[in-house]
Amino acid sequence: MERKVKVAAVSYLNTKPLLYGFRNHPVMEQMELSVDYPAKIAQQLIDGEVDVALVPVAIIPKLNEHHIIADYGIGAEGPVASVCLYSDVPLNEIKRIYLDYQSRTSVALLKILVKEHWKLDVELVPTTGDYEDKIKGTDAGLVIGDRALAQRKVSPFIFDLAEHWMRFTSLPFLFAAWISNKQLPEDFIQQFNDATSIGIKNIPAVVAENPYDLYDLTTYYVHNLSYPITPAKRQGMQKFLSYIRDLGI
Ligand SMILES: C=C(O[C@@H]1C=C(C(=O)O)C=C[C@H]1O)C(=O)O
Repeated sequence: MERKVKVAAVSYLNTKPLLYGFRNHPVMEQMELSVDYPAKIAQQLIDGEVDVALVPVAIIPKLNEHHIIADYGIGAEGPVASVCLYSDVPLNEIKRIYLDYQSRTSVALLKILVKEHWKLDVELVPTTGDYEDKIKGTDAGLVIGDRALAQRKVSPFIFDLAEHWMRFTSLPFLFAAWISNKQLPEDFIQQFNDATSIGIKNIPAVVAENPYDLYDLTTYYVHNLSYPITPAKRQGMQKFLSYIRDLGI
């Protein structure tokens, strides 16, 4: 490509390992990088404002063309810790659930679990800005990312969506992947994949440069999140996308 490839990434702690290797990497000469929350960068990729983004996989059906260009994304093979339903009361006492405006995948995942797995009769309420202070009594909230790690200190009941997806389907889950909305040159893709893999192989270095008090980041990066896009995660993603289709989400 003549111009630089526009790349957008998630601005949360979960993405630090995927971005670590871009600093000083030769691929940076061919691209420019911006960060924002997942729903925002999803819209940028749909609107063609960027060429590649670490987007929620739930928006794949909204893209005319999509290519997963890297072997790493944001996934989990058990509890993910940062995508949870937070509540003051047990699951069957919840009356209303506030949905995170920053999310696309987790909102769809919550809808699937509510309907097919937990079989709850609840009101689902979209949000547009801060809503965490509304999580009280029988009003629960889905929260993702760094705000979800903080909410772990607040809410007595925490239902981890990746853990419940695994109980429901016996498959791991893929939240987000590096997806392009057009064909990109093979040499760019190879260099990009190399850059995004470096932090995954150097987690102690990533942790060292991101001091954080509310949750142990080594646990988060090593035991909660799972970055390689394995065949089982692709299978989980296909199952997830088929629920989205069948339920009309
Ligand atoms: C594990 C997470 O995965 C994410 C959840 C996303 C979503 O719900 O759309 C998108 C990207 C990831 O940031 C998280 O945000 O905590």
